[in-house]
Amino acid sequence: MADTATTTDTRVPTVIADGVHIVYKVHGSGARKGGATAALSRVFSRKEPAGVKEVHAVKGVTFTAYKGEAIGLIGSNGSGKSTLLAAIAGLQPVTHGRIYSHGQPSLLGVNAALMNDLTGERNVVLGGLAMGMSKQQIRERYQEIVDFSGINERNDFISLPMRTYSSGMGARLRFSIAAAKDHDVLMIDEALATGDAAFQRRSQARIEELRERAGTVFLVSHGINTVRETCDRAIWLEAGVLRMDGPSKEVCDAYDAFTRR
Ligand SMILES: Nc1ncnc2c1ncn2[C@@H]1O[C@H](COP(=O)(O)OP(=O)(O)OP(=O)(O)O)[C@@H](O)[C@H]1O
Repeated sequence: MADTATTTDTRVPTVIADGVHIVYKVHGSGARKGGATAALSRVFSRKEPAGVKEVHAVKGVTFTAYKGEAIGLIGSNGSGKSTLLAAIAGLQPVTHGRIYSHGQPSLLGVNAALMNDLTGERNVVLGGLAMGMSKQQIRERYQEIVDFSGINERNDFISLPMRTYSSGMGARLRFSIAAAKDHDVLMIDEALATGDAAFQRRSQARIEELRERAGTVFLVSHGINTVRETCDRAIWLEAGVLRMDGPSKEVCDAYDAFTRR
């Protein structure tokens, strides 16, 4: 077991992943012949359509996350980090195993699915409502969200449609909206990597507050330094398998050594 709990543990678990496997089925992956004759012969032979491939993205992952923890998820491209977060948020079915969670986990970037044709202003309201905030709460926090995002630092961008924003600006606004609410479990996928240095500092401070006030923060990042600075614990996935789970410094050092090989 990759669990850090001890028998005398008084910490409150927020997310438990128990032997989680996630398999994607990819249809039309191109392995079959596309001709009409081939299709007919498949009908007559009653064979399963060829070209359905399986991608085993997460392989038997087990861990317990506790209230007050900020956990960094690290690993090479395609190692299953985003898939695991989507499953914790309930957006991706688990093929085997189970995930238990306390409260409603929010996945930043999907839950705050904003509309490109609407202004930043309208999106702040939309995102707030989508997270369950009341209109009154949104009104109270509106200025704070806009200021935090820094969207209006150079121009009145908040009154322009989001499609006019750079990807970094969009990510900053999404983070700011999500961070305006206290979450039981907040999952952030790469949002910090896109902001500039000043925004990253503000985000780190905000994550710290969220962690103190609410439950657990998960952060997926390729920036090992972001994980070192923001998280106290790190989980390293490699090819879908949990390689290491522990204090972020130790796990990041091991991952660093692995990537330098
Ligand atoms: N919708 C999908 N359908 C099929 N396979 C998928 C799908 N999404 C992801 N995968 C596959 O699942 C595996 C894990 O992908 P995932 O995006 O979870 O990894 P990741 O660690 O978040 O990657 P990255 O660091 O590049 O963002 C990869 O092999 C990927 O190709």
